[in-house]
Amino acid sequence: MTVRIGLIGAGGMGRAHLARITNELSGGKIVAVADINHDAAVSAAEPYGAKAYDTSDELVGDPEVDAVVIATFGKVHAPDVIKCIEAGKYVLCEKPLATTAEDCIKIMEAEQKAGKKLVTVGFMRRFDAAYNEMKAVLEAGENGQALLVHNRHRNPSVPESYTSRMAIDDTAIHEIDTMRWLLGEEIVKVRVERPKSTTHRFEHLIDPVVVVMYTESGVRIDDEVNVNLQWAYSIECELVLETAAVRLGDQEKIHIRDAHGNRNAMCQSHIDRFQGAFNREFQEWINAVARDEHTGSTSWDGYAATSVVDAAVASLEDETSPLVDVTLIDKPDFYA
Ligand SMILES: NC(=O)C1=CN([C@@H]2O[C@H](COP(=O)(O)OP(=O)(O)OC[C@H]3O[C@@H](n4cnc5c(N)ncnc54)[C@H](O)[C@@H]3O)[C@@H](O)[C@H]2O)C=CC1
Ligand SMILES: O=C1[C@@H](O)[C@H](O)[C@@H](O)[C@H](O)[C@H]1O
Repeated sequence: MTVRIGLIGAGGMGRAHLARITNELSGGKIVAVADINHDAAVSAAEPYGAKAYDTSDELVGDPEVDAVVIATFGKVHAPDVIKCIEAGKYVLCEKPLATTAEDCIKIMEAEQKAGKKLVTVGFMRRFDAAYNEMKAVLEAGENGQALLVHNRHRNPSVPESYTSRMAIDDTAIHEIDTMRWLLGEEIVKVRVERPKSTTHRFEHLIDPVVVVMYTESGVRIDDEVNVNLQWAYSIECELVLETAAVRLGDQEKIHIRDAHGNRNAMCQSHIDRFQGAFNREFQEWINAVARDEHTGSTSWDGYAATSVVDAAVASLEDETSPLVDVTLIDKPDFYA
């Protein structure tokens, strides 16, 4: 079966997903694109011979759309995710699932009412080869328990529209989800520290920040979010076990040794660094939809991550950087 896919949100990420589904993956076909910007919908749809819509209502209601990808701004995800659930269509929603815990709860309620898991959140690092190897070392248990995790999430630059809150809900949310997935437990406390700021930021921005988190069992996680680095898109992670330290390999790039040194090229964007992970994420999703099955992260994962974001933002907004408790509702059996 070919899965007929509709995309809502034809910006940078949405267009990258259209290209991967058409050129790199199998089993999916782009049949419709919707964007509030009419020209964006038309120009994105045209190369694929897909229909262009001005509204998500038209796209979700189209009987020729089997499943939906949402790549609009985070704060408008929730109503469209709920529309897809009510139409009984699988939906892969880019991170964050929603920008408030309340909206995530509404999504979980709609999904439980539908009686079927239909929502996958675009936490693509769960499909990154190196993170999976790291998780396998932890789960093999030969080096004892996890004690600490050190993360660095560095971007070359961000636009003026990027706010200090986005350092948490747009950027650190990747580590928040990846750490929950890697360690298999919830994050219960979080603090955001503000070191000296870089001169390369826009004046309104707090950058870098360091997010410090603790899990239920007491693993301490730190995450340097540093988004005006100038020189690379660089993701680092070191998992400290009792008798080993496991690090992600550097950048998935070749290594060159010559008169200038011993080095590898640096990635410049999320698409560059995580191309393999995005492809695996989307291929698994298309395959699962064809079998009428859910795959990947759930609405609960989206909710839990957004709840950590809420606590982190409360800490960020208080100059004393307090350690804030993460408040979660009881996990519904539906997501067990
Ligand atoms: N997984 C990852 O590493 C990344 C994920 N993202 C996520 O992808 C999503 C999109 O980000 P970008 O493509 O960078 O944004 P963008 O600004 O390039 O594109 C967003 C598009 O959505 C459209 N749009 C906004 N509201 C809409 C609505 N209600 N209905 C229909 N269209 C609407 C806009 O007109 C625009 O064309 C965000 O959730 C972002 O967090 C973005 C970059 C990397
Ligand atoms: O998701 C992403 C962006 O939205 C975000 O703005 C960047 O900071 C992240 O590195 C990227 O992976």
